Amino acid sequence: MTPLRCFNLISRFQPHTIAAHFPRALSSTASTSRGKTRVYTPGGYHPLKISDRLHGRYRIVHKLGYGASSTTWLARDEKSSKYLYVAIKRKSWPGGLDPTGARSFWDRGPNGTHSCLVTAPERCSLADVGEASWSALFQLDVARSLAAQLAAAVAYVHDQGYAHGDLHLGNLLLRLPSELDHLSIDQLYDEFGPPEAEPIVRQDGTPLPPGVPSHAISPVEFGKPSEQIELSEAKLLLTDFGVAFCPSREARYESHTPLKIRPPEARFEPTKPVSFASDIWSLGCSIWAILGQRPVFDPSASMPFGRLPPEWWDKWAARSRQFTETGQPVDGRSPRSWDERFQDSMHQSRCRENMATVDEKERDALSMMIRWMLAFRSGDRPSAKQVLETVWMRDWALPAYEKTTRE
Ligand SMILES: Nc1ncnc2c1ncn2[C@@H]1O[C@H](COP(=O)(O)OP(=O)(O)OP(=O)(O)O)[C@@H](O)[C@H]1O
Repeated sequence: MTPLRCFNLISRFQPHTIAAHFPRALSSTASTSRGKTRVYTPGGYHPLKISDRLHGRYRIVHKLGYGASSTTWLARDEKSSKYLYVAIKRKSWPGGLDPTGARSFWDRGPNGTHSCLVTAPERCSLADVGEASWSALFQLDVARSLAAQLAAAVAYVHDQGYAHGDLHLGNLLLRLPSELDHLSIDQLYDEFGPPEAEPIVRQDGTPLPPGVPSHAISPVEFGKPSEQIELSEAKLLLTDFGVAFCPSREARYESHTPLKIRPPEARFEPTKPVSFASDIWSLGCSIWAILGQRPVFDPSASMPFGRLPPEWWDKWAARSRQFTETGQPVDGRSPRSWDERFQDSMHQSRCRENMATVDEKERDALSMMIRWMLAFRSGDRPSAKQVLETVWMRDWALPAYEKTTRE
C-alpha cells in the first residue's frame, strides 16, 4: 500500500505540529465515564450550547461525541463555501497557541482556555457502532478490511517516526458515507434528528456553578449497529494523536491506552520507555476486538495466558493474591486458554448470530499473527510492517480491504 493511500486512513496527522497542538497527557479531572457534568469544572470541558459561534465563524449545530479530555461538535463554517460542516474537537487543557496550525484555534471560556482542532466530520467510532449493536460483531469481511486498514495506518504513522500511544476502538472513526454539505441545518435535523437537550439541575435546587452548561446534549446518531455496516462503508480513519510522540526524540514512560489493552511493559518495566512495540500490543488487542465479540483480555476473567517472563513474575508484588508460587491460580480457577477465548469470542459468537466464521486455516493464521503481537516482551513483537506482511493480512485482510476500495 502506498503512503499516499495510507494517508487517507489518518486524520490530519501533522508530525511537525503534534507536540505543539497536544503538549501533554490527559487532564486528570476528566473521565471516560458517561457522567457528563463533573468534568465541567476549571480545567475541564467547556459548556458549549447549540447555536454558539466559535472563532467568529463556526456555528455549533450538533454534538458528535466526547472522550476523556475533549468534546467534539458538529459546526457549520459560516465563512467557507467549501467545508460547510466541520467537526470541532475542543480539548480541555491550557497551553500556548501554535501559530502554524491553519485549522486550529484557542478559545477562552469559564473553565479555561481550550485548543480547538477543526477537522472533517466523520460518522462515529468503532466503539460507538459496537455499543449500538446487540451482537457487537462486524460482518467477517468488514472486520477483515477494518483490521487491514488499521494495521496500514499504524505502519504509516510508525514509518513517519511516530508512535500513536492511544490505540483503541474509540479512536478509530468510520468515514461518513456521504457528504453532509448539501444539507441545510433543518434538513440535517430532519434526517438525523435535532439535538436532544436534557436540562441539568442540582438536586438541592441551588443555581448551577459557573462553567456548567444548562443542558446536556446527546451526540447525533450518524452510525448504525456494527453488524449492519457494509463493506463499502467500512472506511476507517485513525484519529486522536493527542499523545502521539516521536520515540527517537522523547522518552515516554507512561501509557495512555485503556487499562484492558495497555501493554504489559507499562506495568512491569516502568523505567523503560514505551515505544512502537507498545502500539503493536494495542494494535493486536484492537484487531481482536474488531473481529471478536469480547476483548482478548476480559477484565472479568482477569488472567492473561501464558507465563509471565520470570523477571516480571518475581517483581509482581500482588501476584500472591491470584497465583500460588508454582503459578497455579489460588482459587483453583484455570485461566481460559487462547483456544477457548478464540473459540468463544470469534467462532461461537458468530455462529450464534448466523454470521460467517473463520475456517481452520484462517484461524491458525490469525492466531499466529495476534499472538506474535501480544508477545509479553516488547522486543519479541513484530513491527507494524511485519504485521502487514503476515499470512493472515496477505490472504484474508488485505483482499477484503481491496474489495472495500472497489465497492
Ligand atoms: N471528526 C469527528 N467526527 C465525528 N465524531 C468524532 C470526531 N472526532 C471525535 N468524534 C467523536 O468524539 C469521540 C471522542 O473523541 P476523541 O477520542 O478524539 O476524544 P479524546 O478526548 O481525545 O478521547 P480519548 O482520550 O478518550 O481517546 C469519538 O469517539 C467520536 O465518537
